[in-house]
Amino acid sequence: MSEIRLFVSTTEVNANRVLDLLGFELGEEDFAIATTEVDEKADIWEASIYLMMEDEDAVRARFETAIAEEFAELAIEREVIPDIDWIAKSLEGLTPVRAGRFLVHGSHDRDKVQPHDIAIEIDAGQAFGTGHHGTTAGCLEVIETVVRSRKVRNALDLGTGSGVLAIAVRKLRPIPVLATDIDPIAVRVARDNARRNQVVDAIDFRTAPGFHSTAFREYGPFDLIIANILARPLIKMAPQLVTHLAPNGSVILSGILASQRWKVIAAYSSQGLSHVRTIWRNGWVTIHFTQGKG
Ligand SMILES: C[S@@+](CC[C@H](N)C(=O)[O-])C[C@H]1O[C@@H](n2cnc3c(N)ncnc32)[C@H](O)[C@@H]1O
Repeated sequence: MSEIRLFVSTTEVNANRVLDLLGFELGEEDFAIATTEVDEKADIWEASIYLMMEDEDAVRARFETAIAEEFAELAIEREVIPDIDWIAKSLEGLTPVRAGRFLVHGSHDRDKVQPHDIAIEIDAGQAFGTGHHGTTAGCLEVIETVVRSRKVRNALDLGTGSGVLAIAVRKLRPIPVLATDIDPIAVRVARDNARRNQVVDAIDFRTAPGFHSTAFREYGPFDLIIANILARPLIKMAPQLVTHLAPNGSVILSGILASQRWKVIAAYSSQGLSHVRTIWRNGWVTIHFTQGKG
């Protein structure tokens, strides 16, 4: 079975934006995603995703969905490529990411950790969340502020992916954390990552779609709820999410494109939450709300 590349040709700025959109849509599943300069003077770049030919129809459809809103005019092209281990290649390129005092790094970069860093070791794999995406980095930044400045006695990480955010909370404070994901593979990966970061005993990882599990009642209500999913499901789950929030609790939401932020703010404001802060990273926003007065 041959490997192929699906790509769009555009400017450098747009290629980076497409990369972000692809990163979000396809997460860190088994696909390498990259931008490449084709012609520096003419500002021609390509944003590509590498996949096996058998996955082409499904991936092409998700590629189209990812860019439909902002780049409907870009045609998705295709190239059959020679045998190269693109996953290994994409791992080689992963550099450590800083967000506040957190340093999220792969096992190959342990020597980059400085004494004042709060290090989180995550290798790119089958679950989203190496810290490279603007939404993960945004959440890490806000988590640090919230956990340091407010009374946080327990936390929920909904849509945990690699477990990076749950691990971050635990590294800041020794409190119980519930981490859930709709995807059982992500839950397994997240548990492995927590073990590697020596916080596995303190985090309960569960497979659950949305709030469909008894675990939420078991552990809740929560002083902190973090959900990096997507704007649409976040808007839909607003009433339910708020019922699991403790008085004066905080909510950190991400996976929201800048253009979608007002709808999310409206949905949560109508549930009685106050908007505290919105931070931007690569076109994505992370929003902090509190119950009661910010
Ligand atoms: C963008 S990733 C975020 C991963 C990680 N929390 C981070 O910030 O990097 C979203 C994760 O949410 C999960 N997810 C999507 N919809 C969900 C739902 N309705 N309930 C639970 N998890 C969900 C996905 O499987 C995925 O692992």
